[in-house]
Amino acid sequence: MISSVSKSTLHLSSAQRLFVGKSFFRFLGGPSIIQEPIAQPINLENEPILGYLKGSEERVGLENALQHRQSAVEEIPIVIDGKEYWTDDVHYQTMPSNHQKKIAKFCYATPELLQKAIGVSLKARSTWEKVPLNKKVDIFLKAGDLVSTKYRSQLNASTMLGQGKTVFQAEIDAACELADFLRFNAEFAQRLYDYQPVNVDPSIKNSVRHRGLEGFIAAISPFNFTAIGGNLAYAPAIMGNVVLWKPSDTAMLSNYIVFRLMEESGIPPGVVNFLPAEGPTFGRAITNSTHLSAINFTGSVPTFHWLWKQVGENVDRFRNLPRLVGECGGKNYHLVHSSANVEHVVNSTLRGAFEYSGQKCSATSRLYVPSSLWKQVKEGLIEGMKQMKIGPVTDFDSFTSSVIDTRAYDRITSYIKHAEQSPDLQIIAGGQRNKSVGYFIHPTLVETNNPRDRIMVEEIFGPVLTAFVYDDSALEETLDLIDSSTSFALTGAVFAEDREFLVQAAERLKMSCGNFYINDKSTGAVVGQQPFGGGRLSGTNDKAGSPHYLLRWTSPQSIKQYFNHLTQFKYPHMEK
Ligand SMILES: NC(=O)c1ccc[n+]([C@@H]2O[C@H](COP(=O)([O-])OP(=O)(O)OC[C@H]3O[C@@H](n4cnc5c(N)ncnc54)[C@H](O)[C@@H]3O)[C@@H](O)[C@H]2O)c1
Ligand SMILES: N[C@@H](CCC=O)C(=O)O
Repeated sequence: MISSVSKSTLHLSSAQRLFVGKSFFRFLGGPSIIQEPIAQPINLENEPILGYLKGSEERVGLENALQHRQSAVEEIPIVIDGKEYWTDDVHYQTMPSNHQKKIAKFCYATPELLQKAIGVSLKARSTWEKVPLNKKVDIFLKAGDLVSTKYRSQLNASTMLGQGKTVFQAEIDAACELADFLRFNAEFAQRLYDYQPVNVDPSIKNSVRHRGLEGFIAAISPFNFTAIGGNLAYAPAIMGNVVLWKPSDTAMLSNYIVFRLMEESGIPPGVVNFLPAEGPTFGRAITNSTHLSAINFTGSVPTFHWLWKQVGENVDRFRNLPRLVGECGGKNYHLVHSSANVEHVVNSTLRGAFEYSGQKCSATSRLYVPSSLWKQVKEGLIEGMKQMKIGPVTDFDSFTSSVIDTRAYDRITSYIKHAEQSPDLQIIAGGQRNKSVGYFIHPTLVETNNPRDRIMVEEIFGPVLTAFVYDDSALEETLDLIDSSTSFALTGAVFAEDREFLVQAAERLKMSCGNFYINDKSTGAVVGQQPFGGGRLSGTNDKAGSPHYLLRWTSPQSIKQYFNHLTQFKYPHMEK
């Protein structure tokens, strides 16, 4: 204490010293009124990826869960304030690899139920906001452990069957990334308090506390990552917010398991409400409410633009200006330099473009190869694609499976048809598709001589990779092309052994993506290691998986506590 007084005295300005010297203050001192949270040490490690080798404990557990989930249709209610509701607007989640097979039954919330959820969440807010951070941290750490133990097989099985992920893809998402989000967010929330404002004088105690936003947050999640659903709904909750969570119809079962698991971990009723709903009905309900404090969205650009416009139209009615956080699509690239290791390029590109059938926002979709390497790269890709098994997710040898639904199937095949018909495009491998049983589209490699064809510009969100072969001497133009030919800026990768080129590319491609990879594929960001998000049309780049993300869910309050009494109002230079 003494040392802090003398230290701060050293920093007094001359005016402040004058005040102190002439005793205009009567020093009172005293403890701080605002209690700072008590941080607990968290041993932060990413959840290990399990191997699922034949006969392993995790494989047996997962096989049982897969069997169980295929033999029953889970009935999923709307949950508001811990109470279950059903409506007549009934829907089913089916398996993308066998679309006649139902795995879950759910119903859409009506506008009245959505109103009820808003009212309930606002009531829950007043108590949840007061729960000390260390209690919230306990809940999140318990949840992380439930994900990695008791519910691991259930989460993986529901993500595999419902969202069409192979075992490895389900494991890195529904088990590892979800557990990581929960545990890392607990630590990040504590670390926000590491920053406290300076105290220049013992008569003043300055501090900042993190309050939840006033009102409710709407979390709207996509189908393709179970972990993203969990993060969109629960990252705001750890900061003291209440949430209306609208899951995607095609990720219903896995998202419901997340919701129930969070309840079991100790999230009180009403803090997060589980609201399957028709998109625009939900969108209108939240944007018509005075109490909307933020939208936490991940999904396509058109949906985010629609929500943004709705907020704009209603801007006069909000009590607080809603924060709009949206992570959207990508048109991600691999740029290969003539010095690159070809085998590494080929294997990285096969994974980046075709794992999970290209249904990652980060999927490699544009490939730029110098003419000197094209023959080798092309042959490597074709050979790899021949070896890829495309089948049901229950076959552990499948490299990838079907795409999510008929809408996705039609959109993706429209690009393949375009490639079949355009004189500028040539299908080098793949292109086969069939939706009679499941929505199967084979990984497809296209070559183009027009780097600005729409296949190189628009998000396809499917297993279609287009390559443009550039002249080795046209490196400068190629760098410009990559940066300027699409409106997206999510992820991108450069492959080279030439360090000088890498330095040049890192500078020239600085704004072309939010996640930049050097000699690694464009997919596979890990929580806490590569905070995720992009710019331009790809989103608001709030970097999920980092402490920055949590700043979007707090309304910080600055507090100045003054320990003295003024004994007069005049300034020192005034004589009387
Ligand atoms: N940048 C990222 O971090 C990231 C991560 C995952 C997915 N994505 C993107 O998500 C997209 C794929 O996901 P999707 O097909 O589920 O996206 P989508 O936009 O179709 O749907 C996203 C969510 O919005 C809901 N929705 C649709 N219309 C709505 C409306 N009018 N009002 C409110 N909600 C509405 C949907 O029901 C769903 O829950 C791709 O574009 C992909 O790139 C981005
Ligand atoms: N974070 C994931 C992508 C999420 C979008 O779908 C990755 O980096 O591959």
